[in-house]
Amino acid sequence: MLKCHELRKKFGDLVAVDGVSFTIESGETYGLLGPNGAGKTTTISMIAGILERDGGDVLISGRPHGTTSTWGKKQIGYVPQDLALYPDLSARENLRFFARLYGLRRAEARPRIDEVLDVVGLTDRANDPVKEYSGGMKRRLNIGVGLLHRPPLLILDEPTAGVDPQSRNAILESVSALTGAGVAVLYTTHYMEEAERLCDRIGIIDLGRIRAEGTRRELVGLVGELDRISLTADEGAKAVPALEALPEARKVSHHESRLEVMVEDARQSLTRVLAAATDAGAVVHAVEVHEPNLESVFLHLTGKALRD
Ligand SMILES: Nc1ncnc2c1ncn2[C@@H]1O[C@H](COP(=O)(O)OP(=O)(O)OP(=O)(O)O)[C@@H](O)[C@H]1O
Repeated sequence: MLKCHELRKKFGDLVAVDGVSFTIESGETYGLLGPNGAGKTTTISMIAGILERDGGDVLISGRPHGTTSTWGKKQIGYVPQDLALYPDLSARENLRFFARLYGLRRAEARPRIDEVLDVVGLTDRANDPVKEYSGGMKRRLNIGVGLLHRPPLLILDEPTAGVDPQSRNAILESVSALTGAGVAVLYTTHYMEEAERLCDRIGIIDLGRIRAEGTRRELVGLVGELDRISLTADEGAKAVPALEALPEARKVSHHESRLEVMVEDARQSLTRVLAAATDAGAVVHAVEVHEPNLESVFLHLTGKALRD
């Protein structure tokens, strides 16, 4: 659906984007995860065709796209961090305005506006003036504007930065529903948990370059960290040999009532680990799974924390 290759952008002497390449398929959510100033907004502005690039290519469904490509812009719903909404108008009236701007016919716009309000969860408040909205609700309306023309590619620039938890959840759910319906989503964030929850693949970006890319599991695999299954159990010592015999167990430790098994994929191994422990005579009271997160990957790759 989207392919970008070796994107580059300089501002004066500052290299903001230094050869960024990735692809996104229909129905896939790709997350660009990186700290402030990493080059996320610059990258997506070039993809959206609102910023001239110094180098590289953007292909949408195989067709080249740039700042002058009107066809390409129709394929994209770009939701910047701030979009000018009319505070005295309601959500519905704002959407009507943008629908006209996008050239939607009145008969086409009316049902589409209802659909969009539903997707972003604002149907109940559709007729209230936007000045009475929370920051999160305004952000959801921004996303609604980006969806009006049914773009197959949606680009969201930190849509949850600074929004309340309820709106944040609503935004994440809308994105999941959209990808379920086949929309390709490019999502930038510096919230690691969000990238982990939402994105099929993640590109870790720092200083204008993608440092690593993959699924959460692939990224975590890069730094060689393992998942840990912790069992609280009586008679745990009895289970140690059985657990050590499991092919997936990389390391087993036992201390007082705590049994710990290091594995590559805790979700896959959990039932076998539990069965092996109980069959060997351990009485398990509690189970905890710890999966290493992207924060550790980021730290490993860049030597710094995602949020300073
Ligand atoms: N118009 C501009 N003129 C000069 N420098 C710019 C301009 N836009 C961005 N930059 C610089 O380019 C670098 C990348 O910025 P960019 O906004 O793409 O980062 P980001 O990852 O989106 O950060 P944030 O999370 O803060 O939005 C930063 O050093 C920024 O200061």
